[in-house]
Amino acid sequence: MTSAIRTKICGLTTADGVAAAVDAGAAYVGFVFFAKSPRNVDIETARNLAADVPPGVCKVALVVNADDATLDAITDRVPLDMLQLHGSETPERVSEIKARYGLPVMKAVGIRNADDLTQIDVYAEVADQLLIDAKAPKGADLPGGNGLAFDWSLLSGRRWPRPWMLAGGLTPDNAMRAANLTGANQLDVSSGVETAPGIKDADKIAAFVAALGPQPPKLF
Ligand SMILES: O=C(O)c1ccccc1N[C@@H]1O[C@H](COP(=O)(O)O)[C@@H](O)[C@H]1O
Repeated sequence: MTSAIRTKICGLTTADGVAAAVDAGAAYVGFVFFAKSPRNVDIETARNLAADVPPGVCKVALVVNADDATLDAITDRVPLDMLQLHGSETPERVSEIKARYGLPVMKAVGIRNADDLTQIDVYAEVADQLLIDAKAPKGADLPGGNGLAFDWSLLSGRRWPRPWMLAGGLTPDNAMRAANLTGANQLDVSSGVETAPGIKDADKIAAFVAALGPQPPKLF
């Protein structure tokens, strides 16, 4: 039985959403900087939201194939604890971003079938943390945040030399089963705690975190 599972509530866009995540006991809060996303926030909004996050909760900026100018603008204005790279960033680009910004980097790896698992090993060489998510359907607008799960049994019994988080289609109802099946001790959720794309629900956030038991101390 998995216990002591950290949660990340991603795609927060309002002060109420941030408060709900913090009050529930989330270990991470995520802000999405991706124009096509219904959860996209501009830099000033993210700066204000981040200011409300107490110490001890990790503030994550999610970006998709962002260039240096974009990352410079975000990191200059928003107080952050981690960068989440959710595009097709190469291992070299991950290393470059780590060196340039001095922040821990979490790289998302999309999984559809067993062949995709090799990418986890590749990125474990360079990223501080991994986010193992469902691979988006071909032609999807968003590379994540689609509410889709993958076959969790693919991860069963696997271990990697880096901390990692499970994501993709998680909800208050399936979170504990997903953790038990995969061995994940960190879970990331976005659409599973919403009433509509981009609209977070405080009760669903509380239910998601509560489903996993007390939150352990933060890692980053
Ligand atoms: O949430 C988004 O809009 C998003 C946009 C672009 C890349 C990633 C995005 N979200 C991430 O995807 C995972 C899974 O989302 P879901 O729970 O299945 O909706 C989420 O945890 C975010 O980190």
